[in-house]
Parts: sequence; structure tokens; C-alpha cells
Amino acid sequence: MRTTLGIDLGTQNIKVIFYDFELRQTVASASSPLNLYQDDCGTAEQQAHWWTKALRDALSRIPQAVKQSVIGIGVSGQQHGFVPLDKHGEVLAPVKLWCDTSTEAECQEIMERMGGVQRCIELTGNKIVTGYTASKVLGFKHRHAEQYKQLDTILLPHDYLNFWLTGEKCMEMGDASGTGFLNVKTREWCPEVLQAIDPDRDLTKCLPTPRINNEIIGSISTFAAEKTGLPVGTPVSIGGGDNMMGALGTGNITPGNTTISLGTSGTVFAYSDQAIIDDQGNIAAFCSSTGGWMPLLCTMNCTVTTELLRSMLDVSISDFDNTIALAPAGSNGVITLPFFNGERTPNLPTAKGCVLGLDSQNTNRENVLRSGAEGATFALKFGIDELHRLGLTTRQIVLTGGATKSAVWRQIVADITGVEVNVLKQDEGAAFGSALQALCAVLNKGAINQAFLGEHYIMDPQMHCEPSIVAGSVYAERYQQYLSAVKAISAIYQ
Ligand SMILES: Nc1ncnc2c1ncn2[C@@H]1O[C@H](COP(=O)(O)OP(=O)(O)O)[C@@H](O)[C@H]1O
Ligand SMILES: O=C(CO)[C@@H](O)[C@H](O)COP(=O)(O)O
Repeated sequence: MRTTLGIDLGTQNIKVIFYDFELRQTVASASSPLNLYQDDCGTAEQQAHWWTKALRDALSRIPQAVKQSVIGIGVSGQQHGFVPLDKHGEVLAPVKLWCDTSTEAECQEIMERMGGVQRCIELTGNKIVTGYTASKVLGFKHRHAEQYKQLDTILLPHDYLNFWLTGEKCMEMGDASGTGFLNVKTREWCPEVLQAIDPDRDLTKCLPTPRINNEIIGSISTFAAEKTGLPVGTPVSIGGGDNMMGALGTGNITPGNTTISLGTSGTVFAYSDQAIIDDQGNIAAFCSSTGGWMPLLCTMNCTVTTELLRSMLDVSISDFDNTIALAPAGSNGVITLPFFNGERTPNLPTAKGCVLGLDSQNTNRENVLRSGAEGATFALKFGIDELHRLGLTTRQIVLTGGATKSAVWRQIVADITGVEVNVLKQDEGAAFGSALQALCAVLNKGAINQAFLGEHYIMDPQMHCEPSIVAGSVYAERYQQYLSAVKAISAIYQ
């Protein structure tokens, strides 16, 4: 048996999958949950050592024979988080995550110093929105002046795991494009943003050069081998942001494909062989990890919404589908605006979740819970519309992320978007993508192409969903109501 290991550092859990590339199947997998520290000022943090502990925990449940079969390892991770290291490689502070909105004032401060939002988009391809790394670095400077002086290296979450596994500090172009300080057109750090963060210091000295090739960055150190049971010397590929690895793991490596991820965040993204810059700033102009670009819309409240409602309504995950199946498409008029953690798109960092349309007849668990899944999906339908506005097309949607396991939610995606939905047999897109990247790095000289990978993308016919015309017409009307409701509450939360 020969496998590659894909590791995905998500927000709610870390997953490991061992992919037997000869049999084309996952032979072992495990996940371990992660805590998240949040407060009512928008803070969302994790400790970097929680990640390594969870990784060790997940790997401890994999048989040693499977671990010995690994010929390459790839790491995927939640984007944007800021891991500040001192010169000894020690982490200086808790990691502010992609969903931390506490540095919204710093987003504004950076863009004002750069000459405004449009200038920022002109220089980097993106505006600095809540969650991107740039504002977290300035927030760190403001609030932890002493530790900021000791800042030696800026890493992103998956870079930190790479560092822990191999001792190498590096960055990958796709994940680097989510910092806010990369010019996505030239693929170089943008001096104007870095100076807006700190005019007195050359922050490029804290940044590893972003790498564009899917190369091997190092190998499992003796230290990491002792902690994890992985064979010392196993090659580790560069990895990438979870959406970039999700693109690779859902076959989204050529134009014309669309992926939706139903995870803690909701994302919708496409592949493009040229930079797609949105002057309205709804679609992020990220780089892909496969040499192109990855226009993406991210919402901060996808399964966040269903988890909160599920917990309030006391519905177990195994009863989730049965419960929401009791409500019809459109949830009998209940509409949830899912902004429980504030929101990035629409740009409403201080917004709150709102449940609208309740009356004496429709106030029940099934309508409210289903409206949560529908609201989170309306937010992603907006992403599809925005991609179309920028000239991209959608032939099919490949779904990934934890909630892909919900058959009812899969159908909701097809019905709201009006597009057929497919799921790969290897449905853990980000973990699978990093396992495939490791495979390409070890056996295909880093080249990622359909010719080498095509045979690994196997659709699961049982997960396929065709859009329903009847449900689609209910949703078309409800979507317009959703958009009007977002507009109405924007006035309250702006
Ligand atoms: N059967 C299911 N039905 C609905 N939602 C599910 C189901 N299984 C998992 N989920 C959701 O998926 C979430 C985890 O998604 P995942 O993509 O792993 O998140 P992340 O990568 O952000 O940590 C869970 O918290 C849960 O809300
Ligand atoms: O911020 C973004 C994308 O811009 C998020 O998609 C994060 O990358 C977190 O992903 P999940 O934990 O939901 O997988």
C-alpha cells in the first residue's frame, strides 16, 4: 500500500486522510475537534498549540501500518489567520482567525492611509476586509506593542503546521493572496499596504517569499516523527489555503468549474487563468495554488448558522436532515439572515443574525432550522450571481465541506442556484486536495494537471442533485425577499 496524507486545519476540527492513490480510495481518516475563543467584540482566536495537539490526537487514531505507507504529505488550512513568531520560532500571541472581526477599525485605517478603497483594489486587487491578515498585523502592533517589537516571522495557519512538521518557514501563493498585502497581479508583496501597516519597519523581512510551484518544502523532522508516528524524512509539499486545496480536491483546476464549500464559512469559487478584479470588492481576487487565480466569495456564517440554531432548538446532527425535511422549500415564509458572527460579504462586520417572517402558524423548529440552511445558501447564491457579473459561468457545482453530508441541504443548493450539484467520492475537498498536491509533488515533479489527476476525480452518483423547477420558483421569490431584508438590516448594522 502507498498513500499520501492530506491534513486540513479547519476552524471546527482538524482532519487527516490517507489516500491510497493506486486504489484511488481513502484507507484511513480521523478528525479531532478544535476550540474557538470568541467574545462579543468580534474576537475569534485559537492557540497554535491547540492545532498541533489536535493533529497528534487525530494521527494517534491511525494504525501505524497506514502511517508507514505515506510517501508524501500536504497541509491545507483555514485562510487569513495571523501566526506571529519571534526569532526562536515561538508563537507570540493567540492566533486571530479569518472570522475575527475585532480589527475592523484597522481595515479602515489601512485603506485610508493607502488613499481609499479603490486605490487599495488598484494596488493589490483586493480591498482589506474584515478577517484578512493585514488588519490583524496592525491590530497586534496597536494592542501588543512589546510583542510586536519581537515579531520576526508572519505565518498563516497552514504555514505554521508546515513549520512544526518540517522546521521550514514558507508561504504559498494562494494562501499569501489572502493576507491583503499581496499584489495578486504581480504576485509580489505590496509595499504600500505594508507601509500603511507600519511606515517605520520593513515588514517584508518578516514574510517568507511566496512560492508558486507545488514543490516539496522539506520533510518530517525527527521531532515531528516522534510526536506523530509519521516516518521521519517523509516529503512535505507546500500545501495551501483550505479553499485553494478545496479547489484542487474538487477538480476545480480549469476554467468553467464552480465549487461551493459548506463549512464553518461558506465559500463559492471558480478557477480563472487571469486575475479577476472586482471593483465592488465582493469577489476576492485570490490566486489559486495551481498557477492561476481563484475568484471567491466568502461568507462567515455557513454551518455556524445551522450549528447555533441546532443547538438552540435541541436538534442532534443525526436528526438535522429529518427535521428540515419536515419544512417545505421556503420554510413557510421564515427567512434567516445568517450574520451571527458579523459578516464579510455583504460587508457588515457588526451585523447580527436575524430571523424574520415568524407568525402564529409557522413558528416551529423545522421552519426555523431549515431557514438557517436556506439563508446561508442564499448568501452563496449571491456569490454565484457576482461571479456571473464578472463574466464567469457555472456548468455544475461541486460541493465540499462538512454539511455536504446533508442530503436535504445538497438539494437546497441545487434548488436555490438552479444548477446541478455533484459531490466527489473523496468528499473532504481540502484534505483530499492537499493529498493530491503531495502526490503531484512526489510523483509528477509538482505539475498539477488534468492529465495526471483526472482519474482521481470520481463523482458519487448517489450524491448528485438536479434542481427542481417547483422549488426553484419558490426560492426565486424568497431570494428577492432575502436581498431586500439584507438591505433593510444593513441600515441598522452599518
Ligand atoms: N450530516 C450533517 N448535516 C448537516 N451539517 C453537517 C453534517 N455533518 C457535518 N455537518 C456540519 O459541518 C460542520 C463541519 O464542517 P467542516 O467543513 O469540517 O468545517 P471546518 O473545516 O470549517 O472546520 C459541522 O460543524 C456541522 O455543522
Ligand atoms: O476566510 C475564508 C476564505 O476567505 C474561510 O473560508 C476560511 O478559509 C475558513 O474556512 P473553513 O474553516 O470554513 O473551512
